[in-house]
Amino acid sequence: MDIIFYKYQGTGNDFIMIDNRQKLFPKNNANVIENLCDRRFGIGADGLILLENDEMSGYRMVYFNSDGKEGSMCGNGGRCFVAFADFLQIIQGKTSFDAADGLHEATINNGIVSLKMQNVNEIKVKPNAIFMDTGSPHHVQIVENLEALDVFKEGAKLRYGLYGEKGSNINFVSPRVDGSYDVRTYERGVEDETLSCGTGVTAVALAMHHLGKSKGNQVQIHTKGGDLKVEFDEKDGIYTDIFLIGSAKQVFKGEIEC
Ligand SMILES: N[C@@H](CCC[C@H](N)C(=O)O)C(=O)O
Repeated sequence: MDIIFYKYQGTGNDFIMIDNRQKLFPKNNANVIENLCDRRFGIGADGLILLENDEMSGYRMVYFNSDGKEGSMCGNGGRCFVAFADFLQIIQGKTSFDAADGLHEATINNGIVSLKMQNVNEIKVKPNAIFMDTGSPHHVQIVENLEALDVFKEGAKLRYGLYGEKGSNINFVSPRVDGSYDVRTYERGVEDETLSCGTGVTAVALAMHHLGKSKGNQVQIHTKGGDLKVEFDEKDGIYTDIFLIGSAKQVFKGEIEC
């Protein structure tokens, strides 16, 4: 049996995207997913996303990291999911869909997706870092020479050393003089640096605001794969109306022999 797949990227975070409304994809087989995500023996991607029907919300995003295991929320994947739904013409400019962390609203306009993230009620300030859950767990640490940092080595050390078996995604951030930030992320489940991480970028924006380093209600972030904007409201340390905004593109289409 052949299954049609599409490849999407959101600021360089890349995903195999499959319309699984007919439930034909073998999603319980982690080896299949891991092999499809392999960059030498498969299609190659940071993750695999299924678009499925959902009784309550209409559509559901089922997200797997490249290790083949179902992940928590993926912000860039969510933006690509909306672009895919737009391509399939099953949404008209705006939508809401279910994901691992609950319901998300989103709009798409000229390839730019604005994705509403879950509220963030708890931010833990540690001696050298901040930790929060933006749908996925994120450690945010300010560093001086971000460009020269060995993100793979330092990220893996913190991901396993500080956060135990379950782990966390690890973000390193450096401010620019114009008030924007450069971010590099070690992703749990990919177990490597990716070019961008949407829930990570969201965590960085909120962390910079929480620490008083960023004053306004929007933060510009530069990742290796492109730029993202995060907008939010904040009252008494609770962050609501959080939007992750940036481009999401279809890269190619193919067939998988299953
Ligand atoms: N690339 C994602 C992050 C996905 C979550 C993560 N890898 C995990 O399961 O911990 C994003 O754009 O948010």
